Parts: sequence; structure tokens; C-alpha cells
Amino acid sequence: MKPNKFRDEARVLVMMEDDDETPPLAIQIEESANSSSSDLKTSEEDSVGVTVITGYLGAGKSTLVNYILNAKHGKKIAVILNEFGEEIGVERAMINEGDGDGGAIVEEWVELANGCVCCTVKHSLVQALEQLIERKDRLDHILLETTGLANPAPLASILWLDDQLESAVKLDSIITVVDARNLRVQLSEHRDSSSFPEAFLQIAFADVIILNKVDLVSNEASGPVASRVIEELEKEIRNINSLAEIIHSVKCEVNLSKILDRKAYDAKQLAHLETLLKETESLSTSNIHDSNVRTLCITEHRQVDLDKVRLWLEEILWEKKYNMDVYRCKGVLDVQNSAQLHTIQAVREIYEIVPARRWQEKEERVVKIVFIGSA
Ligand SMILES: Nc1nc2c(ncn2[C@@H]2O[C@H](COP(=O)(O)OP(=O)(O)OP(=O)(O)O)[C@@H](O)[C@H]2O)c(=O)[nH]1
Repeated sequence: MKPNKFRDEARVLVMMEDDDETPPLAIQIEESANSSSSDLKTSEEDSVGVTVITGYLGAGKSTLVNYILNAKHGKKIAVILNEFGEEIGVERAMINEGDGDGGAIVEEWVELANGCVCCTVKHSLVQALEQLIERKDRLDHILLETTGLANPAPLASILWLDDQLESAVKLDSIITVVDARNLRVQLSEHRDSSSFPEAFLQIAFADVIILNKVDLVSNEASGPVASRVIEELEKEIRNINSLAEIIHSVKCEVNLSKILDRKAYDAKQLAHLETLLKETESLSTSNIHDSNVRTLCITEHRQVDLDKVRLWLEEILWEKKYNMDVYRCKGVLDVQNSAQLHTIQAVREIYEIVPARRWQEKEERVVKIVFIGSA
């Protein structure tokens, strides 16, 4: 069995999806004395990154996939089109042959069992990923395009921590494409309806948000007015999720280094996390958006007891003690009796706290935790 970074580095706490109402399963695994850092490195390098592409109907998800497949990156990229719904039983996988020149796109059909969001989709998704990895000797990356109404939560949980997949694939990031012209309407429609707010969830779970179709905003308004509209949209997005990087685009033509190999779930990749946490400085619990999906930020300048943090986090994530349903949480901790900066990551009920690097001598030590969820 390949070493699993979660097993080897951290106490692992796993809770099943809400949907199956299975009691939480808590496993404590001590740091392994046998695992060398080179083992871990090899396993991480071997695993194929999965980028989940989500976004509202018509926002530009397929445009982004096509742009990535046809760009000159020399990578061999597989795409899984994931149709979530009771009716849908077939998912399609395309593989870019990656000859360094964009490459031919080969379409393949992967037959999968019927599935609805939860266990069956989990099973078929895991199968699809396994099939892709088995069949191709060299696969650099996988794109998983979801349908416009998909809630990315189950996907994020499955991909982030799945025993079946072990270290064969790893969740790289969740990219949400939003339509700059229609976002306002889409959000307010959901605000006024009792339907499940996928548009909010897609933004809440994103690591990167592509604010697409900015050309349509510019076509409709003069320069300064269009800039103000875009600024307002950004503000609206930040109020829901202050941790995502926002990139503007026309036809999803974005700098690929911003969206591929992001390693948003890798506890050792601190650069993005630290920048994003810094930018979240100005937001506080008083910054309440009129939607019920929001970002809350807690900052402390004292060391914390790791066991107490775990208990507190479990109360929040599992028992919903403070009436917040947390979708995503990221943060850094200054832990008592430790010279290491620890990172926190959570996706719904699953969380991980990992020592990431040594605090530097003159660095200001801080505890900063950002929650994105609904209250
Ligand atoms: N003007 C303009 N049109 C765009 C842009 N990006 C995408 N489109 C168009 O918007 C339409 C929808 O784009 P898709 O990529 O199919 O969107 P999608 O999110 O995959 O759509 P669904 O799969 O139906 O949810 C297409 O006609 C695109 O050509 C953009 O930046 N500007």
C-alpha cells in the first residue's frame, strides 16, 4: 500500500457524508516513525491532480475545458464529464494526447453505473478515476467538469480523502466559473427561492473563481461603469468566499499556471494559503452579507492547545454548535509547545491539522482561521 499523506502525517478524522447518516468514524493514527519524507514525496509526485470545474448553467465550464485541452502546456489531460442526477448513467471521458502542441483530443466513453449524488456517484466516480489511471501510462492531470446544478460538496469530500483512491489521485483545486453578466440575477434568484443554493455553494467551495464573460459587461456599460460593476461583483463574491482567488476572463482564457497544479489541498503548499489569509485580514464576523452563505474570520495572537482546538472544531463541524454549517475552513495555528506552524483545512465534516513548517525567528505568530459556510 502506498503511503497516504493523511495517515502518515496527521491525526485523521473521517466522517461520512450527511446523506448516508452514518455515525462519524473517528480514527486516530499516530505519526509514523517508519515513513520517510522521501516516501511521501514519491507518493505525492506519483499522484495525478484532479481539478474540479464547477459553475452555474452556461457560465463557461465547457469553454474552460476546451481552452485547457487546446492550450500549449504539453500535459496529457483527461476530462471526466460528471452528470449528477438520478437519470444519468454514463459519464464521458476525453483525453488530450498531449503532444506538446495542444494535441488531439481522443474521446472515450467510460461506462458507469447509474448514480445520484452520494454513495453511487462516489462509487462511479472512484471507478472512473481508477479506470483512467489504469489505462493510461502517462496522465498528468484530470479535469472533472460537473453539471451546472451540481453541488460540489460531495465531490470535494470524496476526492480530498478517499481510501479507495489512496494516493493515485489528489484533489488539486475547485475552480468555479461565474458569468459576470448574470451572476447577480443567479444569486438573487436563489436568495428569494427555497431551492438549494447551488450558485452560492459553487462559490463557497471554490479555490479559484473565474469571473468570465467580462466582455459582456464592458459591451453594456462605459469603461468606468463597467469597472464599477465588476468591482461590485467581486465584492459580492468575496463576501461569500474571501479565500478564493478571483480571475477575470473572456472565454475563460486564463493563465493556466493559476488554475492547474494549484495544490490547494496540500498542507505543505503554504504560499497561496498565507497570501489568502493575509488578504482576509480586513474581514471580520461583523461583515455579514445578506445571503446566508458567508466568510467568518477569527484571529488570535496567542498560542493554542491543539487538543482543545480539535474539540472546538469538532463541535463546530460535527455538532454545528454555533449554528454554522461549515463548507470550507482554512487556517494557520500557533500551537503550544511546538515550533511548527500548523495548518487547518476542512471540507464539510472532514478536517486535517498538519504541522507545515517552522515558524521563522522574527515572524509574527498568529492563529487565524477562516470559515466559509451558512448560518
Ligand atoms: N460573450 C462571451 N460568451 C462566452 C464567454 N465564455 C463562454 N461564452 C459562451 O457562453 C455559452 C455557454 O458556454 P459553455 O462553455 O457552454 O458554458 P457551460 O457552463 O459549459 O454550460 P452548461 O454545460 O450548459 O452548464 C457558449 O455559447 C459560449 O461560447 C465569454 O467570456 N464571453
